[in-house]
Amino acid sequence: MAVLSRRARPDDWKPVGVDALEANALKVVRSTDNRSVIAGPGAGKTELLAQRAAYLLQTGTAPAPRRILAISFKRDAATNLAARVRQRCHRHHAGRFDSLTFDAFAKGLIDRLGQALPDRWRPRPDYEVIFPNDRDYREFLYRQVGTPPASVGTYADLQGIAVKTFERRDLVGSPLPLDGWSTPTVGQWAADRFWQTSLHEGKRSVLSFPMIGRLAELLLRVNPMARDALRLTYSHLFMDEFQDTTQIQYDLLRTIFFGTETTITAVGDNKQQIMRWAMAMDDPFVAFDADFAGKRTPLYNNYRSSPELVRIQHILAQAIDARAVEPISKTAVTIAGDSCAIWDFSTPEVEAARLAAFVASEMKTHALGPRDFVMLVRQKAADYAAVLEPAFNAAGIPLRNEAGAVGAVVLQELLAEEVSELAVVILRLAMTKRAGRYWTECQEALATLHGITPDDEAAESRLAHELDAYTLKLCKAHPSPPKSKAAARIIIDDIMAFVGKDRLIAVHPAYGQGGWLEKVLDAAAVHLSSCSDSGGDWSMALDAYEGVHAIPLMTIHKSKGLEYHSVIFVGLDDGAWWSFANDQIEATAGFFVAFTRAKQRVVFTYCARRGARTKIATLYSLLEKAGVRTISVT
Ligand SMILES: Nc1ncnc2c1ncn2[C@@H]1O[C@H](COP(=O)(O)OP(=O)(O)OP(=O)(O)O)[C@@H](O)[C@H]1O
Repeated sequence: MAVLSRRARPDDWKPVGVDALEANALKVVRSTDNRSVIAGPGAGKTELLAQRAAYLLQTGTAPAPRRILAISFKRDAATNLAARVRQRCHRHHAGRFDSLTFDAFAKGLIDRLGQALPDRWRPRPDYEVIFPNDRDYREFLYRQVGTPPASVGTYADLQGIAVKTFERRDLVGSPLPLDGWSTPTVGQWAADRFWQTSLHEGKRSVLSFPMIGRLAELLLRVNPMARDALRLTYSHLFMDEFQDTTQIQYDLLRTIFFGTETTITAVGDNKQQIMRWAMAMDDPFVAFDADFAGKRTPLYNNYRSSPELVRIQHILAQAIDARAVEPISKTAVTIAGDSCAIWDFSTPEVEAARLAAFVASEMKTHALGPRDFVMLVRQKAADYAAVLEPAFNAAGIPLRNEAGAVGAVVLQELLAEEVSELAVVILRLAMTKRAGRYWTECQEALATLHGITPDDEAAESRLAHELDAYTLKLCKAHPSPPKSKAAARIIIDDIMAFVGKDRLIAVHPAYGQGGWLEKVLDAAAVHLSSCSDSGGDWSMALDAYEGVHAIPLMTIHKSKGLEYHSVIFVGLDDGAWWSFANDQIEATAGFFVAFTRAKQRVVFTYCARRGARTKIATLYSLLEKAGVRTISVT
């Protein structure tokens, strides 16, 4: 892909890496006002952000030294967007693009500036991140909190607080009052007890990400200098998957950017809103348009899926939003047979064997790799993996549960961690043949960590020498992959010593706090040693580490933003969708997300042994309405 290193004039600028953008997308790319882009799956919303970054950086519309801040919801989405910008822009330009998750952004603020919070809200610097659930809140409300003062309420009032809504309503429901609640309700009193216990009463402070978000908002509200520094730093803000924004995140953005010159582009799809359980706002686009005078700009194309899949998608889309407009598919169909079908299996074992044989034959017919497929499940991926894995292994295609835990980290997250990515790319350069392409990646990552600017040629060449010498030494010391976790840890630590932990922490503050770096390094060592088990060479071990030859198995939530040639959704039954009736819209949105990951084919599987299909009859009737056939496989 041609990368523009020089400045382009706005009129001469052309999209990079794609033939063309649809008219509205191009308008947003060049826009100078706040925009809200609501468009369906595969419309190129993330691509639009990457193109807009290229436009702003290459034309100088986002002038140096100001930067662009892009906020995504998932680690891999943030990494993916940054990679798209790096592919399209010279390092000189891409270096001014910060792509972060919301949690990382808020946590970075607290890690850097949290000690400027007033006493009552100030966490200790070594605070720990916690993930409390309903059980923890129940324990707190019913056992730990004590009795409220008479002026606040009675013990019975306290018992009236619903465990399920305590977090979203009371604990983090609204911006934190600087001096505490002056005349608290019983809910606010309990919330304050939770805050004060978490911040001040243990050996270390303990905070959840929603709490960190609220503290970050307070921090910037009471420190105008810190807030103004952010306003000055960022000339442009991008928000991906904006439909999933929580009130906490929205309030933080509003505190920083309301009424400022920073130009905001928010993209998303209301039909893919599947985070309401995690406190997503009902309609953040409406709030955004009102507060920031966002100009709605729809997109009409679908660049991902074949016309037949887009036709079926539209029937599902209308069930979520009757006003949905049918997109125009820009992708040709390349497969024979049904684009979508429901396969009805006699047993899960038959299902596993048939799916493995199907994938193996499809790989041959269409010259596809394992990562062109995804096995999606609604939940409990490990249970499905236990049955599917042996059958896929027998067919010679390893299956990998991306939601599985490696040490204290989820595999999919480990792979998106900077230290894990850096270790892999350095190992590839040092240990494998024809590794030239990894050299630039290593050099760029290290230059960023060393703070070397692209025009400092002397420093770049010094770094290049150091990198060459180090990779030679590493290769000599470890000619074959590690045989144990301890041996893997020695290698990982050696790489960390070369990279410099302090440098890493300076650039990625999350690693300096709460033992996170140690957890990631430990997980990397566990994973590297298990990937070296087969006794193969370094190339095989690193391929296994990255899952290059394995079919990913994941939940719908983890598949957001991703795309595959074929999607196999295992278990379209009441068992998997047991809570369907509780929030039919969100469950249908989940179904929609799963369906829309596919470029060419979607297969749903059903097996009576796992459950009936009465509770989710609406999903089946939508598929029936779209003409999707059910095929019995015994
Ligand atoms: N203008 C374009 N021309 C060709 N291909 C494009 C264009 N825009 C996007 N694509 C491709 O279409 C696919 C979908 O794009 P993208 O992931 O940006 O969509 P999205 O709207 O963010 O989707 P979703 O909401 O489903 O995650 C990607 O493979 C992308 O590279």
